[in-house]
Amino acid sequence: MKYSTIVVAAGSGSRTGLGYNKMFYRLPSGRCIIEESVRLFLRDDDCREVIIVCRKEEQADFQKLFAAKKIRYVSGGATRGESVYHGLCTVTQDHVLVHDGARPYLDEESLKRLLKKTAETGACLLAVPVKDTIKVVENGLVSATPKRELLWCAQTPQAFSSALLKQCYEKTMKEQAVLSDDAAVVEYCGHAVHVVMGNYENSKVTTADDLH
Ligand SMILES: Nc1ccn([C@@H]2O[C@H](COP(=O)(O)OP(=O)(O)OP(=O)(O)O)[C@@H](O)[C@H]2O)c(=O)n1
Ligand SMILES: C[C@](O)(CO)[C@H](O)COP(=O)(O)O
Repeated sequence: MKYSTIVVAAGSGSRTGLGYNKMFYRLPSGRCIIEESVRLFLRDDDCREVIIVCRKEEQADFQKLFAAKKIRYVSGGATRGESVYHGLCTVTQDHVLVHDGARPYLDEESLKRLLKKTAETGACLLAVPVKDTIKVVENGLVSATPKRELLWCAQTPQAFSSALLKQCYEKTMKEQAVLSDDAAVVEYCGHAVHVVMGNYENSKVTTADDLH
């Protein structure tokens, strides 16, 4: 299956406290977070294009990191969802993967499982089962303890038929629905989204703790 990948990198990384976009943070490998996050997509010939969605003023800094011809740059929006949509408006392939630039530790086996399921279903995401007991808390009081067996942590990449994801984004934007991932956009529109086992190491770099 040929596909496009959108890598969203237009945030500011404010919760890391770095004072600059965490995409440029250097990992022990000596490479920046964004370089690691796009690594598998650059290697996979079925990935026909990597669309890095970034802030206009940072585009030149991203360009300094990459020589690959299949990378294109698109300007980001005010929210993650807007940034994804900007990328979606430019995809050339029938299937699209959306990946957080802030997830540098995606592994090849998870990606292979995701691609297989995408070809079969047209809508799926990587996720891992929750390990802790989760409490719903309202005004400092526990209002529910959901069955842990039903709870999974959503990761990226999340993969879809490109036309389906674009159409769902257009509906949710029109209805001003606030949704935190791409799967939720498709779920909101009443479509089935399949879950593929991810890897606990594919976590998102969000706060200063995650940098270590
Ligand atoms: N307007 C935005 C906001 C976020 N993102 C991207 O979405 C991913 C997940 O977002 P998050 O981890 O929250 O990153 P930031 O928004 O950069 O972090 P913070 O909220 O701490 O500022 C990141 O790769 C980020 O660059 C984006 O492309 N456009
Ligand atoms: C898409 C995501 O990474 C799935 O876990 C997550 O929802 C992004 O959330 P953020 O608040 O934009 O970091």
